[in-house]
Amino acid sequence: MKMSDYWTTMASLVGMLAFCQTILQLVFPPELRLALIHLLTRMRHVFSSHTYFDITEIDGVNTNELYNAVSLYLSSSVTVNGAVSSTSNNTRLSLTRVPNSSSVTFGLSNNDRITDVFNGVTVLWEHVVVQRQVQSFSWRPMPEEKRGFTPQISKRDKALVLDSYLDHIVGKAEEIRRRNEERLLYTNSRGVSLDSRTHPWDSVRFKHPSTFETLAMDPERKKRIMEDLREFANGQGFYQKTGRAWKRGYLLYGPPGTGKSSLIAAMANYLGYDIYDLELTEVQNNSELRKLLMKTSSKSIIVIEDIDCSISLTKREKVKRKNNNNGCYDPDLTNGSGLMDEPGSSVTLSGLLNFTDGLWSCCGSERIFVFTTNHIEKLDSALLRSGRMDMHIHMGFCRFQALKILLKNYLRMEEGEVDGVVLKEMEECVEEAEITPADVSEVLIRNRSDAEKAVRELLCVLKERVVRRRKSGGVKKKKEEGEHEDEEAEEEQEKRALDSPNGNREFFGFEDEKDGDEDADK
Ligand SMILES: Nc1ncnc2c1ncn2[C@@H]1O[C@H](COP(=O)(O)OP(=O)(O)OP(=O)(O)O)[C@@H](O)[C@H]1O
Ligand SMILES: [Mg+2]
Repeated sequence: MKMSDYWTTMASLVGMLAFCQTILQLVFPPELRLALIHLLTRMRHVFSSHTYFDITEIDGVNTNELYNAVSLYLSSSVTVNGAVSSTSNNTRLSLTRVPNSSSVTFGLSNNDRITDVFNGVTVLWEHVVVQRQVQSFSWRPMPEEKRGFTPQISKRDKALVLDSYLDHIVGKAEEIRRRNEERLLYTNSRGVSLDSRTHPWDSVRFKHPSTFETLAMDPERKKRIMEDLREFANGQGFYQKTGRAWKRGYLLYGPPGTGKSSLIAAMANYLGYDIYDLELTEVQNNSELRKLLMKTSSKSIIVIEDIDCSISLTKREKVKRKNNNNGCYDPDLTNGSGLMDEPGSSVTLSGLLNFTDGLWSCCGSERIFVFTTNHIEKLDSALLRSGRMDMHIHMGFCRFQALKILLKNYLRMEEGEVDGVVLKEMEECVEEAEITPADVSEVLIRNRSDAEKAVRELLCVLKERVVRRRKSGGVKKKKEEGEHEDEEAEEEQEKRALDSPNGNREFFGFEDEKDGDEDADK
């Protein structure tokens, strides 16, 4: 007998056995049916060129985590319109939505099949559901049906399943679970007990609608931030190999209303991370800060907004200088990193950096720190020094690209739908108008029922601002000339500190060609 004939015969035999199995399910009483199905399944497996695994929903009396993971994983193979990544388009899908989940999950219906391809190997998954035999007694009520997944894989690829496919499934399922769960926003408040049993963070559901799509920002910069985040989230191996703590720091700076908080929300939504909004003024000292940070979970963004408003974190040099001038500078107040902690201050910069940067930074992994400020020039150079915050992102006034995104968001108007002349005028004056995306949004929201009017009004506002700025530019210039010399010297020094080559930040791609004050990425 030829080899091909042998396999054809085997395939027909396996097919026949499968057919008998189906008939049995319809005709015989449950107990007998189960025994026969069991026997036929065994025979089928012996003759088949495939190997089968049973992943049952309940393992003894415990829930089998692997079953849930497979269920979630397979649901990701199914697209929203019901098409399946496999060949079978008539696969029936079950739809579920679990508590605390923000999305619907697709799954395989009873006794349906789906194929999945992993590293070039095809795996056929069957969701097997049979009636459970009646049990006389059980400590735990069992479901009436016995459910399980049976992956079918070619015998020669068996090692693949055992080596890496199952790990891949568990990892993916974990990711899907996190994405489906609603984000949480944590915040700290004063006087909460920090003993080991209680949780010092209060949480609420986080449902901020901001996404990278809705964020008005230059698309290239947006893309680079998204890539950076993705690389970070997938970078466990890299961080391990290079001996770095798995964390990343972003400093967002720019005037109010330019989208710093919106960017943080977009980051959280993009990665599926929770947010810890750390209110530093509520933290009494460094040890309390340490305890709070130790109680944050991984896959989270720890945010300190308006970091310049916390007096002890800004401009140590000024204090140092003043102390020196008064002849009462105390060298003991400097810490190992060369920073000086203000006497009597509660949380100090060194305390904070110890956690973001020092030994404590490796407690917990996959964490992103985001600091925001409206006044980068007020920040202590220790915070800006290279190696501290990995990426400096300038959120500036609205530019033409960002303006177009806002028009699309608020008025549903694509570029081609706006009057060409008006759009050109907008392009010419938007930068000089120095308007924040928040102000643009305001005008558009006000007129959102009438898109034409909204665009016209926005153009008027832009033009008015340009005229006002030109006028006030002259007055301001005169006023500035009369300002005290000391202040100018101080500003100059601050600028030098930020730009010094051995210095405080390195520019990477994000620097703006026009005014040189865009983002810096380390
Ligand atoms: N870049 C942007 N893209 C989209 N919307 C924006 C952007 N910037 C501001 N907005 C709109 O303006 C509002 C205020 O923005 P947001 O709170 O993010 O600014 P901010 O920079 O954090 O301000 P602040 O410095 O006062 O905290 C947001 O609710 C959003 O609707
Ligand atoms: Mg903000």
